[in-house]
This record gives sequence, C-alpha cells and structure tokens, in this order.
Amino acid sequence: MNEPLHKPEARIARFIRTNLPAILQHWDEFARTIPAARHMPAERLRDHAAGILAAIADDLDQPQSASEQADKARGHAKLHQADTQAELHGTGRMNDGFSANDTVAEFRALRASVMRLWADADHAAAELANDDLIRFNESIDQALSESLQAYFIEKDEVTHRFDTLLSSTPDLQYIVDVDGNILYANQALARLLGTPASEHRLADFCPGYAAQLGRDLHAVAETRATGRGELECILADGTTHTYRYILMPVINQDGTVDALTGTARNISELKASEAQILRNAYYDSLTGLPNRILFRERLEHDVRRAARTEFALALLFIDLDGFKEVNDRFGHDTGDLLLQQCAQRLQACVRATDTVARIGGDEFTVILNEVSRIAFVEVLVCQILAELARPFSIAGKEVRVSGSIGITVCPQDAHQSEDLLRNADQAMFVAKHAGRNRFSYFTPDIRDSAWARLRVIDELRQALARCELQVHYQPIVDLASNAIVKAEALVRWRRPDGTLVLPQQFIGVAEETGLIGEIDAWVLSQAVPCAMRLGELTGAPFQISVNKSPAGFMSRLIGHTWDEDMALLDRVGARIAVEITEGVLLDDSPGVRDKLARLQRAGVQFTIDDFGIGYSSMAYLNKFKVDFLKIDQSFVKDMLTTNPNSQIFAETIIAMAHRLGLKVIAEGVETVGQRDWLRQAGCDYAQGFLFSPATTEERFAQLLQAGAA
Ligand SMILES: Nc1nc2c(ncn2[C@@H]2O[C@H](COP(=O)(O)OP(=O)(O)OP(=O)(O)O)[C@@H](O)[C@H]2O)c(=O)[nH]1
Repeated sequence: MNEPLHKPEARIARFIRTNLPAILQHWDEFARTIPAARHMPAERLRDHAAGILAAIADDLDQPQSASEQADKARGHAKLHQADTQAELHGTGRMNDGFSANDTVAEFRALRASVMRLWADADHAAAELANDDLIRFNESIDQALSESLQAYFIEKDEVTHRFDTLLSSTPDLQYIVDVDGNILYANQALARLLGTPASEHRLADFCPGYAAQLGRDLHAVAETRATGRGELECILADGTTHTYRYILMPVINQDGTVDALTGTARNISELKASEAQILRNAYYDSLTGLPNRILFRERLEHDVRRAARTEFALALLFIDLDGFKEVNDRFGHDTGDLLLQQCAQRLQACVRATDTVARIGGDEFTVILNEVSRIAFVEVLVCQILAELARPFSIAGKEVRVSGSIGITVCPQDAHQSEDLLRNADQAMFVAKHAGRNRFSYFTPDIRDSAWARLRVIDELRQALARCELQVHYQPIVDLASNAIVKAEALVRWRRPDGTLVLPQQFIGVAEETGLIGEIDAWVLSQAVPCAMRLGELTGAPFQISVNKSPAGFMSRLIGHTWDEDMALLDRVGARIAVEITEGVLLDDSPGVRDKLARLQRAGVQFTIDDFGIGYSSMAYLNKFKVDFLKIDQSFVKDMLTTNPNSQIFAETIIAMAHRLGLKVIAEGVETVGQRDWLRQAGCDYAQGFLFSPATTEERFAQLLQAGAA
C-alpha cells in the first residue's frame, strides 16, 4: 500500500535560494571560527556551503513519505543515488585536514544561519514550527550524516594507505606521546614488540636505552627541534643490531606538543661495512696487523706522547731473511701463512700498548712505548729473533726463516717519525748485511754509509745514462801453448774526472737495486761485436766470457733486457760464454730454468764462476751442460804458500772436470810458480795479472797479435 506523500512545501527552499548570499555571509562569519577553516580561501568555504544548501533546497522540493522523513531525521535516508553534495563535502573536508568536529560544526553553522535569517524574515512564530522547519532540519541532519560517513570512509582509506606505506618499510615508524607510550607503531616495530604495540613504550624494544630515549623525547618536546641518536639492542634471536633513530615533535595548532613521530633504521650492515672500509684502510688484510698508514699515525702520536714524558720510544724494523725462498720452495700460500704466524709471534712478544705493524711484503715494525732502559729493548729483540728463528709448522711442513732487526731510539737518534723509520730501516740493512738473524742499533755511521750508498746508486744511474762505463778484456791463456785463446769481459766505471771506480764498489749496489740487469746487458752489447772483431783479427772464432749476475737471472725488473740479450746471442752462439755462479744452477725456479734453456739453445757456452766456494752440490753438473769450471782465485792465491789444501782442492776440481768432459780455467794467477803448478796439474786455461790485467780492446788486440800474453 502506498504511503501518502507530503505535499511539497517549498517555502524554505525558496527562502534559501532567494537569500543565499545573505545566508552564506552569515554562515561565513560563523565558519571562520572553525580552526581548520581559518586558512582556507573564502570561495572554497562558500562553494561547499552553497552546494549543500542547493542540494537541501532541491530535496525540500521533493514529495516525501512519512518513513522517508523519519529516516532522514536519523540520517538513514540517502538524498540521491549518485554521490551527494554532502558526501563530496565530507571527503573534501577530510582531505583538507578538517577534524570530524570541524565538519559537524560547519553543518551546525549552516543550520543556525538559515534559521536566524528565517526568523529575522518576519514570519509568524507559529509558522516557525511548521513542517518546513522540520523538513529543513531533517534534510540538514541527513546531509550531515552523509558528510560524516564519507568523511570517515575517506579517513579510513587514508589511514589504511599510510599504514600500508609505513608497514612496507623495514624501518621502525612510530608515534609516541611525550613519555614514550606508543600511539602508533608500524608493522616492523609491532613485530619487534610482540604484544599489541599500544601496550608498549618505545624503549621496550631496546630496554638498555630507556633512559637515553626518555631524555631525548623530553628534549624534543621542549625544544621542538628534531632529535637524533643511535642505540644498540639485542633482538629476540640474540643478535645485536644498531639503530639510528629520529624524533620529531608533532606541534598542535595551539603550539603544544603531545606527541612525537619518528623512524628508527637498522644500520648494522652499514656499520659493518663502514668498519670494514676502516679496516681495509688501516689494517693489513693478511695478518690483521696495522698497515703502513696506521703505523705512521701511531708512530707520530707515540713520538709526541714520548716527548711529554721522561720515557724513550724504541722503533724496530724487522725484515724476514730468506722469505723469498719460502715462497719459491713451498708456494705463495705457504708464504702467506708464514707471514700470519710471524705476525702472531711478534704480537705475542710485546705489550698491548706497543704496536706491531706490517708495512710491506716481509717487513714488520714494532713501536715500543715507555722504554725506561734500553737493555729491556735488547732482551725483547733477542726474544723476537728467537721466536722468528723457531721452526714454523705450516700444513704439516717445517718452514724456517729468521729476522734481521734494526733498532732506533727516540729522542736519542731522532725526534721525527720519518727520521726514526729511516734510521731503523738503515740499521736493519746493516744487520742483514752483517749476516742476517741479528739486530743492529742505528748509529750516525750507519746513516753516513747509507747516504754514501744512495749516492753511489744515484751516480751509477747517471753513469749508465752518460756512458761512463767501459768494458775491459782480460786475456785467458791456454796453459799448454801459452797463447791467448779467450777473454773475459769486465766492466769498469770511469768517472768524468778520470777516477776509476772498482767493480767491488758498485756491483753489490747494482745487484741490490736491479741496475745489474742493465749493466750486464750493456756489457754483452759491447762484448758481442768485440768478439766478432777479434775473430776477424785472428782468422778464427774468438770467444769472450760475460758475467751474468744471479740477480739478472732472477729479477723480474730486467725482463725487458733479456730479449735484447737473446737477440744478440742467437746470432753469435759459442763466441760468447756466459759465466754464472753455482747459485743460479741451484735455483730451481721455472723462470731461471727457462732462461738457461734459451741460452743453451742459442749455442752459448757456460762457465761456472767461483767454483768450489759456493754450495758445490755438483748434482747440477749432471743435469745441466756446463763447458768450463773456473777455479776460484782464493785457491790459487795460497796454493803454494799458506794453504797446501788448496792444491788438493784444485787437483780434485781439475780431475773431476776432466772426467766429466769439462775444461778448467784458473783465475787470479799472479806468479810463474802458480802457472807452472797449474800446468803440471793439468789445468787447461788461466787468467791473472801474470798474463795481463783487464785492458782496453785496442791493447787486447795488440796482445793478441803479439801472439802471447
Ligand atoms: N707469500 C707472500 N709473499 C709476499 C707478499 N708480499 C711480498 N712477498 C714476497 O716477499 C719477498 C720479499 O723479498 P725479500 O725481502 O727480498 O726476500 P728475502 O728472501 O727475505 O730476502 P732477504 O730479505 O734479503 O733475506 C718477495 O719475493 C715478495 O714477492 C705476500 O703478501 N705474501
């Protein structure tokens, strides 16, 4: 059965439409008291209100059943099917930051404005209570209800979106009151807290920092400045994590602060990688010891501190002896393990306040602080030497090295860290050259001779560039015929002022610095054409021996000259004999073996120099084709005077060489007696001052043409 419809009464609708500007102006004044509306442009405020009033006026024009009217009074009827003006209003106000109360207040103001103007419009008081007014109120209630419903739907959606956003991050996000009680926690924080987050305080996820967080929260609330901090907490799984947190005040419109918002980020990985970067920059990755950079910083710091106390500081420079051989014999991995064990042994010898550092391949330094008596340093150094010389057990193998140690003392020897390091290095060098496995104190003499050595290195480099080196040739005589049959090329260094520098004054330095490679190559480049010229002179191939230093065989530095050597030697073959020491043949490394094989393929002959004073293992004579043995001059020198054993050695070498099909050359022959003895012992060749010292090619050619030395 159809309900009776109310006849439309359009008086208020008409009134609203006719008086809209006045109603809005009235409402406007009222609305201005709403805090959130204060900063909004007047038109936007009015547009919303005008829209709602228009919708209400339209509604009032519609016929209504009694139940529709009742529903409206409770806000349960919908004005239209599509989104109503009121719903749009609610959504808009939510997004404009209005509170629900503000939104309700707007409707109250609208209602009051219409009613006030309606009353002022001179209508009869009785008429005020008529259906129009009731319908108007019902409509406004319905609109208010729709607006609020839309407002809360929008609010829920926005909250959900924010919650999703905040929960998608692994960072902890929170809103807390000033005492740290949680008002909101995102999922990451809620998971850490376990039980509902609202039952917790922020510090509950990190109880050890409750006091710090409490202080920070109050400071932020008071100062309104953003607070920052770091805390470290042990999580439920027992792992320790570092969090960096931010706290920001939520400032109310009246300027007060009841809540704070913030995030806390787990920076444990960042911290770990920062620590790793720091370790890489300051620590040696193999041994874990401070590296050169940190060592320098500590030394500078310790030197400054020592200057403020009455204590001395001692600096030790330790270089392992024979470490290269460990690498060569057992492999680089064993070398690495040895360095690690050395580091541990060194560390175990010193106090926690001292520094052990690895500053290079097999070089370590030790800073000893607060040295009251130098005797203590010496005791410690002896202990270190003993520790390094004690066999190492690496992967089931026994490996042995030793150490050479230089010691310098601050302030006695120097005040600057740079000078101290140089002193200790120079003193180590002295210990090494005095026979290794020992220590040496720095002295001014050491500095002087180190400077002299540096000067020689410098001058030698220049000598090579300025062609100050010369090659002299010493005749090698056939003892049976007394004829010159070969020569040994020997390098000389004549300074521009005419002074001659003897080989023993620069060959050692050249070997240490790798310059020997260049020198050997240069000598060869002179000897090869000389051998050709002398051959033309005599009408038969003439052989010159050149020395090839062990460093020249082993050093990688001079690799570039090796190919140049071979280019020359491939052309001349047996006109060149290469003199090498036993040590070269004992070196089992592939690099040396390869070089010897290349020389042999070129047809070059080999002389073992200084035979009898080195390892004399002789096993290599079986493996490697040698052409000549050179009896060291030390045997020749005293064979007829002080040491008859030298004769026995010489006889033995000659007999053995001949049985192996090798020829023997005696060097350092100075007397007729020595020559005659060697001849009757069966020695094949000899060289020495008795025949001629090394001389220029011109003089040598004259000797050769004269037919005898
Ligand atoms: N296994 C290994 N070897 C290294 C490392 N750093 C440098 N070396 C090697 O260490 C050696 C150091 O050279 P030297 O000090 O001349 O060798 P040494 O045999 O101890 O010589 P002396 O000091 O004269 O006794 C070189 O052969 C380098 O290649 C490393 O980290 N691991």
